[in-house]
Amino acid sequence: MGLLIDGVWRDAWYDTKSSGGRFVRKESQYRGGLDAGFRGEPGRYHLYAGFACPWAHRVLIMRALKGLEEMISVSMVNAYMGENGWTFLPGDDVVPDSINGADYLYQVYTAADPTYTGRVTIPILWDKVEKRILNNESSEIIRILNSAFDDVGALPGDYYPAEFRPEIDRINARVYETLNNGVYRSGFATTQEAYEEAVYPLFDTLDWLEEHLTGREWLVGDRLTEADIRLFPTLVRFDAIYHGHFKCNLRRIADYPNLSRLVGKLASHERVAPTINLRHAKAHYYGSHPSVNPTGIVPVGPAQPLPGLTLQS
Ligand SMILES: N[C@@H](CCC(=O)N[C@@H](CS)C(=O)NCC(=O)O)C(=O)O
Repeated sequence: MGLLIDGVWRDAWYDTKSSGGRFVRKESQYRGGLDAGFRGEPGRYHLYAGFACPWAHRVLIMRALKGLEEMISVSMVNAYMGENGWTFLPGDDVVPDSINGADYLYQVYTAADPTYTGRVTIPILWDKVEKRILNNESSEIIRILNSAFDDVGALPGDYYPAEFRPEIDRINARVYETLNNGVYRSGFATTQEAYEEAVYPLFDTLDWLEEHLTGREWLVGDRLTEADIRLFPTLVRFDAIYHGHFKCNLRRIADYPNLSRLVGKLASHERVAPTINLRHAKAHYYGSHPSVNPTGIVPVGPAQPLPGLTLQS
């Protein structure tokens, strides 16, 4: 794990010293493709993703729901993220980089900008024509996929419908801060205070969502929206990974009937199911964070998977 400085890779763990033990996520730097006039072109864009990453997962889900697999090609990183960061070295579930021929993800960033300074993250939406990164912020990539390919054959379905935007935005804001990012703020904290600052609000949000889902099928309106798509990757990893590895252990998702039901609905959705690979995700988290899990041992549980999942999911 590391970052690029003026285009040169440096192996370094997150700095939490300067923030009182708190993990502070950096802003993504490439933010194109959101302007109203932007139109997707089949075959022009390539997605760099991986099964472990919850941010990449939401993009894989949107790509699948919109039926964009043929229009947007994909590369999938190796589960192990070590001193070279994400790689395409041979391993389970790896799909090599057919576009830039990179062995290491940082080479994709330097192909776009030889002097790039910053974190080297997935997901990335790469523009094959201009040979640059269009966008590397998952919350924006899913918006692009939701509508920009509608005129060129994407499956119908608007997961960010105008009438529900205020409600979706409201739920997304809390879910992002306390849950999607909250699991990282809990797990990467290096002081007790920073950990507790993250973990209690995280469970307040799970309690709130459980209550919110009483008598409802989906988070917003009566249909699947972006709010569910952004919540799901965190929920589906929770009991197998965040509960143990990131010390989010007040309760499990299995203890929340409504949240479990939501996981089950999406996990058994025919387009979503192939985007889930918990075996791969467990290998990544437990194996790639030596300061959190120095032995790299991957725990075998949970014995009882969430609805819609199998132990091999
Ligand atoms: N804000 C970004 C975050 C992406 C992100 O942090 N991805 C992780 C994988 S789960 C990563 O690549 N981390 C490598 C690093 O931080 O160096 C997004 O939502 O797309």
